[in-house]
Amino acid sequence: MLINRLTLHRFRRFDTVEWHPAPGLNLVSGDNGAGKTSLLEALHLMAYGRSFRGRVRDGLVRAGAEDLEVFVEWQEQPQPTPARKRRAGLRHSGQAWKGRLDGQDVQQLGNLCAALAVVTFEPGSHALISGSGESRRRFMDWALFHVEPDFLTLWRRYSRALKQRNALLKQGGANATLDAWDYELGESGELLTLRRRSYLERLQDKAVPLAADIAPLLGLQGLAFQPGWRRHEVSLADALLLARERDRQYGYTSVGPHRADWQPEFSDLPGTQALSRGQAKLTALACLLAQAEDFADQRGEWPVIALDDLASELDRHHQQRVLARLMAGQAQVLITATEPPAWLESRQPTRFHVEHGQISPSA
Ligand SMILES: Nc1ncnc2c1ncn2[C@@H]1O[C@H](COP(=O)(O)OP(=O)(O)OP(=O)(O)O)[C@@H](O)[C@H]1O
Repeated sequence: MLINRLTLHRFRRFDTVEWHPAPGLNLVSGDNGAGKTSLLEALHLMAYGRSFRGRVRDGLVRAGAEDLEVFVEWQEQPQPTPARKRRAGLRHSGQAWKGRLDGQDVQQLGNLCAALAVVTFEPGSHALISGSGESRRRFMDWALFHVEPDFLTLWRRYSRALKQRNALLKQGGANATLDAWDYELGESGELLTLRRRSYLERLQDKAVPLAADIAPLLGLQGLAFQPGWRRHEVSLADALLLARERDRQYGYTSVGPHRADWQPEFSDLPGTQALSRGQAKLTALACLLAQAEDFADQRGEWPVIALDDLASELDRHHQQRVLARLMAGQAQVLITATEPPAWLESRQPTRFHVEHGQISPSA
């Protein structure tokens, strides 16, 4: 995917700003607080329906303004089919999000997010490894939403059944009614789990050599999938039945794919709790880049790769290895930096500078 235009209105410090990134490597420089991260944040918002820096009420809308708008135009280039132009718009006016895709209103923001694929690495990305399981589940599901067209339907089926079962547990519903939802949860949950497991196996085959390339001393050995119940012992339907009385007491479903997780494994470390912050970041980056490479294999085109403040996140050696890896692919890469490192010049990036609420090409 190739972003041709990003326009923001009343987003963070920007009143109106328009950016036309180039294919290949783009480098955005500017002083602290100039708005570099905000550009990547807006793109991430369009691609994920959420910011990586909090909610709307945390200041996405420009101070004094009523709403914000983000527009993106990009080109899909799936090989071997011809390229296709796409455009999306997102507006938040106080209460709710409104989205448009290719000139039509979208009913669910999920449809917008499924159209534009961006892989973002930013200062909070270590949470993928050291944070809660929710971000790791989202990570798996992001890939499946994008590469398997029927995954969204399956995911919605499971979520709906889970909601119904939780409501029944809270209301003290009859066993016969719970049986029906357990059946639905069991069936959709097993299917969901098969997809996640095979995705993680595929990802592991990419992430392990990729980590050895960009961070040889990390010793990443594998990605271990945890399905959310003792799958090697019982089916999901049986696990739900076994947990039913306890679930009634707590008022929620304690087993199933909504509790799934995965963990990276290392040759010389007992687990993720032993990782330094820098190592957690490198592991997250290896997983994210492996995800981008898998997307490229499956879809025949690369997602956009956005790296916020890479220079302050990684030491020079790791930055250089990451860049070498990225340049070997075909992705459009967007990097921000306060002081672009001198060695980056050899990669001949297209340069932009952010200042006074505007972005302009720079020499
Ligand atoms: N709701 C808002 N209204 C007005 N200005 C805002 C709002 N939210 C954030 N800002 C300002 O917008 C800018 C956002 O900066 P951003 O984090 O994108 O900058 P940056 O160039 O990445 O900075 P750094 O190099 O320090 O990370 C800051 O100057 C901040 O004070």
